[in-house]
Amino acid sequence: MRSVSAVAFSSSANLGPGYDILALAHTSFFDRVSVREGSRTRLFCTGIPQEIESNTAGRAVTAMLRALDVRAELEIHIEKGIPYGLGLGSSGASAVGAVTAASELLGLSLSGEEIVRFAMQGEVASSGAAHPDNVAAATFGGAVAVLSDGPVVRRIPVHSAFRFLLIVPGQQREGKTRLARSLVPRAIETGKYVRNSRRLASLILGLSSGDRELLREGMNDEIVEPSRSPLFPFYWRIKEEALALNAAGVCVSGAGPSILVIFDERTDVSGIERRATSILESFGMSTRTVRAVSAGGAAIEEPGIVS
Ligand SMILES: Nc1ncnc2c1ncn2[C@@H]1O[C@H](COP(=O)(O)OP(=O)(O)O)[C@@H](O)[C@H]1O
Ligand SMILES: N[C@@H](CCOP(=O)(O)O)C(=O)O
Repeated sequence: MRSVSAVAFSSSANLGPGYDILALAHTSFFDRVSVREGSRTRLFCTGIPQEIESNTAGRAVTAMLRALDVRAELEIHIEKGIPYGLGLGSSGASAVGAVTAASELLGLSLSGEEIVRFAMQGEVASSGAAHPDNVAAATFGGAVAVLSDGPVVRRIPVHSAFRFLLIVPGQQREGKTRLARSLVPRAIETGKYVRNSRRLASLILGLSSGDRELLREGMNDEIVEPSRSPLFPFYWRIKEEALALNAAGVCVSGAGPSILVIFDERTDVSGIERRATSILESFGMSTRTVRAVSAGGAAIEEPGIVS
């Protein structure tokens, strides 16, 4: 029986002011999802929900089958390489891997934007909202902007000077993205809107041109990150110290608690790793730090034959 596997990488959404718009796929971690036809649709995975509708991969694939009126029963095997509940786009990556593999298995030839359209439905299982940013990055690779609900997705070139450091605290909280989204203000002052929009422009220009001053200014957000501060009280201190050690930019990774640091050759990366570890220790948390580069989009692995 034919089995198709796809890999999809971790990602950091928002990048500061780009809530539900921007995300960046990185090589820190990846999921592998294998799909084959079976007698009924079911999931094989550990640590995450196995019910189809409660799992982002199951939900995304059933949304795809329903929308395209495809009658197929699929067995979906998820190998979780991306730790979940940490702001690393883990829920989105499984959904993208599953839709990518199912599309290949069934010969559907979905475009990247179609994969995003179905994979984002999976996010309802993890956070209650079909936010498109992580799944867009995991599908297309690199940095992306989601430009409309269609969805319309475009890649943002990332200058070769930049690398990424993920600071991952040992703090997993069930349902954290759902909770974090409930803290986002429903209305904002015009002044904040203008300042955040300017930063968004700075960020995109800085990321693509290699202008670290634009990037540094652009990775600040005075709307979403502050509203979520109680969930990651260590963030502001780590950000301040990382910038003092010449990080090119620092932001919360997705809905946190992980932190994304963008660095270049002027940055004292080892110093940042040491300081972050010691700050998190003072909050009673262990830390993992991972250095990464921009990742490619979801990809099919060589098709395998399984009995
Ligand atoms: N395929 C999946 N991969 C990861 N988490 C999943 C998956 N399906 C459902 N979940 C649930 O989603 C939640 C993690 O998603 P979320 O809080 O958005 O964090 P993140 O996507 O940053 O890892 C957990 O409650 C987890 O059980
Ligand atoms: N834009 C979303 C991104 C959530 O990312 P995750 O990796 O934390 O699931 C948000 O900020 O809610």
